[in-house]
Amino acid sequence: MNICLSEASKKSAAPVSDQVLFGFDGPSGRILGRGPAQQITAGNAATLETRVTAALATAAPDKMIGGALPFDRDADDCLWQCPCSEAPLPRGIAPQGLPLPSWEMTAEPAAQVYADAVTRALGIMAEETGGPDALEKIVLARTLLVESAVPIPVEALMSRLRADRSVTAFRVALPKGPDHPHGRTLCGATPELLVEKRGRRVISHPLAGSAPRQADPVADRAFADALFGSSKDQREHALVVESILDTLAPFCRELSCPEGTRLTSTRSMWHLGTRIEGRLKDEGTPSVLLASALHPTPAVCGVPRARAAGFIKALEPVARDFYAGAVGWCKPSGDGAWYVAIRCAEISNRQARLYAGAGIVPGSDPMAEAAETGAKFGALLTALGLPQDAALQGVVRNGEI
Ligand SMILES: C=C(O[C@H]1C=CC=C(C(=O)O)[C@@H]1O)C(=O)O
Repeated sequence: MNICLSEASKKSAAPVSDQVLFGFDGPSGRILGRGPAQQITAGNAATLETRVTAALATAAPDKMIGGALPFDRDADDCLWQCPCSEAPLPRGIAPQGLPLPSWEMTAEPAAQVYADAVTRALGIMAEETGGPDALEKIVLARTLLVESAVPIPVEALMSRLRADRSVTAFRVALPKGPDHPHGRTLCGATPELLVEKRGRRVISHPLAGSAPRQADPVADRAFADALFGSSKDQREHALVVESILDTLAPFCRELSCPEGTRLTSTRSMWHLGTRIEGRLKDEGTPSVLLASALHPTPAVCGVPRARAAGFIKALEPVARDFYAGAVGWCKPSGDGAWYVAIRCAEISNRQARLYAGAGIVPGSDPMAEAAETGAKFGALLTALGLPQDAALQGVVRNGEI
């Protein structure tokens, strides 16, 4: 569906007054967008350029666009346009409210059901090997639903997530709806830069291939070395880098991976990462449109993209919504940064749904992939004050809720 500019502005929702609409706390500081804000008419990826062009054309110079693109390119995005401030990262003590005092956590699906889905995906790949459009990689995710006795404090969660200086802690306000009368916030600690644009300079830093961090430094190094030496993980990673290079190439006059593939880490995970750098042909290309062109990469979807997305819908029992989408911000000049929305949870009053996925390629071990998703929940579980080992169990409870 294509919509004209006047229609785009006509359908914009009523302004939102003083409220944080989006926030990013990362290695280069803090970006905060707060009301008064206008939600840009929600729509799918096919209509994004028209809507963003209309919004940027009428924007005051101090107003940014920020928010979230959903995993599904046909679903509605959530983008806000509002005054935005840049500042150093706040220091100091976390606000009160965490760890959660009483809670119940349910794995949806259970780890074994997830492992069964991985087995089915591996079966499809084995059957199709060598055929046209054969499935080469798929990223399968699962969720943990946390019910808390008290509202989950987003501000406190953000301050705990940003304690890991290797990630970008983020929050995006999602609109209220009949199913979400309290509104929702997508909140997480992403280690993965989808795309950053400054002037003509463009950077992407895809991650794929993972191992959990270990408390013992010798074991930790051994896990990292094994990850780097794993041909299965290197293959899983290379598919992401190839896809990003192919997508960015038409926008760029120079494009390269100057450092090759390296190990990178957060407090809870090791990853394979490749920094991609380019120079744009057109300095005015908005960062949000680069993000939309790239998204979803094989770090969260698969190869070939459309087939992997179809199998994800069939194999995952819980809709992804904004998990594995993109979150970020874009200035009127087009400069901005967009991150892959992983290591995150959708929070709605007393409920949080945590998401984690793992890339599956021939050679993947279903139970090891279930354990990997368990480790990837670690950042959010730690921040909420919930036990790590619960991620592999069915239902876990602490106190009365
Ligand atoms: C899909 C996720 O991670 C992606 C990013 C880094 C490593 C990944 C992996 O090794 O599977 C995933 O591609 C997630 O954390 O939910």
